[in-house]
Amino acid sequence: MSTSPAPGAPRAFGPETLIEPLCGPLAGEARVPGDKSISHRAVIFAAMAEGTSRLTGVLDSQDVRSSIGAVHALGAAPDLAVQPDGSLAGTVTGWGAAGPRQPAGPIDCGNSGTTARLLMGVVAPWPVTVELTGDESLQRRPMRRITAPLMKMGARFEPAGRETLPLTETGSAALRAIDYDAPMASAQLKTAVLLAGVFAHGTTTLREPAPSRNHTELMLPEFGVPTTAAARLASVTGPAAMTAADVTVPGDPSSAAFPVCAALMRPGSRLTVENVSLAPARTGFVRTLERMGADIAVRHEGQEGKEPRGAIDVAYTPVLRGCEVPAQHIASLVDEVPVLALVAARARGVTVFKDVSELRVKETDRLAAIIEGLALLGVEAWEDGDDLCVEGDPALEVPAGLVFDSRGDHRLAMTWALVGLTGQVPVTVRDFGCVAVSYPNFLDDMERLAK
Ligand SMILES: O=C(O)C1=C[C@@H](OP(=O)(O)O)[C@@H](O)[C@H](O)C1
Ligand SMILES: C=C(OP(=O)(O)O)C(=O)O
Repeated sequence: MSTSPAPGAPRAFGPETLIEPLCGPLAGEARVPGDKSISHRAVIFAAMAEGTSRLTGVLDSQDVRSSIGAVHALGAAPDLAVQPDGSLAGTVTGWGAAGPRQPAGPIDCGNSGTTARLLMGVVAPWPVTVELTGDESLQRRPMRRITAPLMKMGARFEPAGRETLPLTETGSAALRAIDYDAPMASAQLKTAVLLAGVFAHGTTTLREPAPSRNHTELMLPEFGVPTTAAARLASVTGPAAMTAADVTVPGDPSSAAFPVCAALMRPGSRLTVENVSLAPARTGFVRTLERMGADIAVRHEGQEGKEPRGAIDVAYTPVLRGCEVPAQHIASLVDEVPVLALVAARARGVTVFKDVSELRVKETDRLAAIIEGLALLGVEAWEDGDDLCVEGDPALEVPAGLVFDSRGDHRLAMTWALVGLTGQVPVTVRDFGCVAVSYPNFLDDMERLAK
């Protein structure tokens, strides 16, 4: 693989990191790194395609490097280099009609659920046997949601009955198309089934209980695969040929949520986050903050491929009010629930996130972790069935000397860091280095925005 070795030399962090208050309010223009979901798809779709794709703005993070390493092991030729702005750009030459090669050993997906689950769909239509594994966190995450539909299509997984990684998948050149009702709104599940469906015989259709992110439906046609997409339905007809495409990745709204929420909480702040994906299936956090009374607005500025792109303007808002986030909207903000819960902790009244059961099976049990972290702050938060309730306190004072445990989860590490960055006293975050999974330069970027 010709991918430049180290991500733009991000800061190294020890077991405990002291996060000091920012030296002033957040102001000016911010840029966040490339979207993680779109980066994974760009790399993986390019690897599946015939010919050489050109990719720019790709996120350079541990998770995306897991996808790059995986497609290389499967026979694609990625040639991506770190750019002056810290992104990855270059080419990926795919295996195309020849299919992936038999890898020499197990493929380690690291901490990345998206890598592992999308790869299962990639491998399914080809006569190869691939062992997929990951770090301790990924080995705890449920995989049956992916293996069940792929087995219906004709792929095999061993050991039989095992629901977690490591798993060995054997694909089938005679994959069957399926019509599938997904039990949960998951773009990883939807994408795995659609990617298998590209090479299955017939029309593969997936229905979901609520709309999940639709980057796959938007990007597959760019790679020459006609895709039907509606609010809760997507389908592809195979076998289809995938051909190389050029992809420019816009900024990641899930990373943007951190400076946005920091600006809301830090008095005097006024900030614009430029060039982020404004896909409606990703910007549920903006709509939720609007409903809480936040001074926030989005500006649409065009498209990157089929992805809507633009800016988010936000200013410090002294009084926020709690709200109810309906279950149907959770998929559109699923990775932002931790940081939204922190904002809710300062709002007047109770905020209820309906049916957030999916949070229990992310990098850690984020539901339990949010409640544990808010309790340190003296904020009452509790589970009510699968709902998360947070009783806000607009007069919240952060006690000195708090130590938050990230549990090795990048979204939690950044959420608890905001307590220190936007407050009056430092906080300690354990295992802060896991931010490298999605946003390696998070702390430097936040410090740069403080004026
Ligand atoms: O498809 C994707 O790129 C992702 C989908 C979501 O997971 P689920 O599909 O499990 O909801 C999200 O939490 C994850 O960060 C990325
Ligand atoms: C859940 C996440 O990613 P993944 O499922 O790819 O590990 C995330 O980035 O918050």
